[in-house]
Amino acid sequence: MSEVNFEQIEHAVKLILEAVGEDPNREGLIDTPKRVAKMYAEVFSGLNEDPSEHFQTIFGEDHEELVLVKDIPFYSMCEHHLVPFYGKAHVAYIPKGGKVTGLSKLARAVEAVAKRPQLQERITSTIADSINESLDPHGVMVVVEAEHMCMTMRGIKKPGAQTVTSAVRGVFRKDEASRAEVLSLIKG
Ligand SMILES: Nc1nc2c(ncn2[C@@H]2O[C@H](COP(=O)(O)OP(=O)(O)OP(=O)(O)O)[C@@H](O)[C@H]2O)c(=O)[nH]1
Ligand SMILES: [Zn+2]
Repeated sequence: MSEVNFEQIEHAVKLILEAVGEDPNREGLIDTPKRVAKMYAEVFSGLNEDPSEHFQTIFGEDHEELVLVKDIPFYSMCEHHLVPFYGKAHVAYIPKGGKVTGLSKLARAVEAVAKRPQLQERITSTIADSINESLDPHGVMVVVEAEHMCMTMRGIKKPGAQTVTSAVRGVFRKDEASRAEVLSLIKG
């Protein structure tokens, strides 16, 4: 299960509260370090998870056409500021040799990769590589759209700005029509 050091987080949160001029012993804050430790254990639980473990579920289905699970919501934490970024992941692949996985497993892999200190680009490519290595498909295409709180509540302050990243493997690299098909299905 969790390999998070709760005590260490609690201590650190107390220090941060003191450092910003708060009294960590006042009533409203007394349990905050504990709550934050519990929250970090949850939002970083993907650190103990290999996304590929979800692709052990394989059906020997003879379908060598596109499979797309779109609009998978995710929440992650930007590794630069430790504030959330969140949005939707769209995961497409073309199975080969009967290696068709469970649809929920694609969303489970997104969760495993998102629940870590992250970069949007790394979420995108890690999901694509994990599917590519586990299922050896004809191709994989992953598109991620997200809003970064570090660009909205602080810094440049541009709420609504969306970052879109994609990672393509296999046939999608060469075949523009296949990429266009996925993009039009995502939009539709
Ligand atoms: N490429 C990439 N950059 C990200 C991601 N999340 C946050 N960033 C950026 O990381 C950069 C960190 O820049 P720094 O100059 O080191 O930090 P900063 O002074 O807080 O930067 P500002 O946000 O511009 O105020 C910022 O430009 C963020 O927008 C991400 O998922 N991918
Ligand atoms: Zn950031």
